[in-house]
Formats: sequence, C-alpha cells, structure tokens
Amino acid sequence: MSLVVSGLSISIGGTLVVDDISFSVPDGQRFGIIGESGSGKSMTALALLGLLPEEALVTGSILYQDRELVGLRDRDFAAVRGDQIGIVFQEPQTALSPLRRLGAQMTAALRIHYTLSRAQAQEAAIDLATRVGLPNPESIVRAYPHQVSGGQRQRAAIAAAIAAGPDLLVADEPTTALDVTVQAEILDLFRRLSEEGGTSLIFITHDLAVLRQIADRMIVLDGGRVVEQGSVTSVLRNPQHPSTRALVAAAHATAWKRPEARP
Ligand SMILES: Nc1ncnc2c1ncn2[C@@H]1O[C@H](COP(=O)(O)OP(=O)(O)OP(=O)(O)O)[C@@H](O)[C@H]1O
Repeated sequence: MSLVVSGLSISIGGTLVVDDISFSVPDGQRFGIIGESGSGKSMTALALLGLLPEEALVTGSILYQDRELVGLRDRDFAAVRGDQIGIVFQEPQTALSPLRRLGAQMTAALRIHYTLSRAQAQEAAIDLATRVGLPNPESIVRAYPHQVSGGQRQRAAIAAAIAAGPDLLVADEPTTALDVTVQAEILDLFRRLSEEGGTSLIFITHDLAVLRQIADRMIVLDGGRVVEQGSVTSVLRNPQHPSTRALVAAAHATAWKRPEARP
C-alpha cells in the first residue's frame, strides 16, 4: 500500500478545515479527491506534500511507503517531495519560473540528486520532453514558458514532477485552466504515465466529468469531511450524499458540451 491516510485533521487559526479523513491509495492506483470549493481538497494535498501554511495544525497519520509524514521536519519533507512524491498544480505558472528555460526546469529535481554535465542535463531534458509528448523536444527544451502554449506548459510542469521518478503524483486541478481538448490530452498523459511507470496518482478536482476519465476510486469531501467513497463508477451510478448528487448533476449539465466527458 503506497499511501495510508488515517484520521487526518488540519486546523488553521482554530478552524477545522480537514476533519478526520481517512483513505488509502495502493501502488499504481489512480485515486480521485473531489468536492466543491472550500471542501478541503487542496489542504489535504498540501498536507501530503508538507506544504501547509506554517500556522496549520495537523493531527492523525499519513503513512507513505510505511514512513510517517505527519510531523516530518521540513528538510526531510523536501527530500520526499520531487524524489518520491511529485506535484502538479493547476497553474503551470506556479511551478515554472518565467525566467528559466523549460529544459532546466524539467530537470531541476534530477539535478538536486545527481551531478549532471551540461550534455547529460540536455539529454535528460529531451528525454523528459519526449515522454510527456512535447513537440520538437530538442528545440522546446530551450524555450521559455511564455513561448509555448498553456497545454505545453502543463506538460513541462508534469515533466518536472516526474523527473526524479516519484512513485506518487499529486495533481491539484491540473486541467482546470485548460480548454476541453487540451484537458483531454493532459488526462491521457496522466493515464499513460501511471500505466507505463506504475505511478500512483492522486487527482484533485471539483469536476466529476473529468474525474471519471482518470480515476478508479474516489472520496468526496464536504466541509472537510469524507462524505462518500468508492469506485468512481459506483459513486456516479448511485450517489448517496447530497453534495455528491450535486457534483453528478453538474457533470451531467456540462456533458452535452463535451461528448468525450459524458458521465
Ligand atoms: N491559509 C489559510 N488560512 C486559513 N484558512 C484557509 C487557508 N487556506 C484555505 N483555508 C480554508 O480552508 C478550507 C479548505 O480550503 P481548500 O483550499 O482545501 O479547499 P478546496 O476544496 O481545495 O477548494 P478550491 O477548489 O476552491 O481550491 C476553506 O474553508 C478555506 O477558506
């Protein structure tokens, strides 16, 4: 079992934003966390990555490959991030500096762990660009973020997240800022990466139509609590909680606009 979260609670400034949630993600599984805005999805993701605001109080347990992450020192968490757990955010701009070439950014995590010559770094960047389906890898690694499209920036951010070969990728609304066609391509990429590399994926979204394209199992968060869990197919077929029903209705309402995303 790659990740086991038990009784995780997070409070910030005395407010409980994540309330006693538990879930587990076996090796290689694609797992969805869904909920309306403010339900605690991002706080859960940030807790897995040791990136919560300093004033956050965390209790419970996050076991990753049998190692307890709650209470880990910043320095140790930094080693886990990138190396064992990769992160992809909604806005590739958050992950990518506008001032550095894509190739250097894609290989940043690698260069923390290995001393690479210029030629080796270049080769690794081209290899990563190829793996994430960037066009003309040899030239795109020399481009700056503003010189490529939003979808290509997200591919580069994904390349940076997988560079050091993490066993788990956490993706927080990674397709929300993209148009529907590009969104579908990025979902394909996540699926391919997890199938080829056996990487587990935690995919966070408010959109059930997106989630059904990528995840096998899921939890639904509402007010910081898990209100429903199970396989994506069964939750879609038979939603129990009112907030899950609202998510299903929203997914149906947008489905006519995007036939490939029909729930
Ligand atoms: N830095 C912070 N300090 C205090 N409260 C915060 C902070 N960041 C988020 N919160 C609160 O924590 C709760 C959970 O927020 P979180 O960002 O996890 O929700 P979310 O489900 O990811 O929403 P969204 O889809 O809008 O990103 C919200 O009520 C939010 O207002």
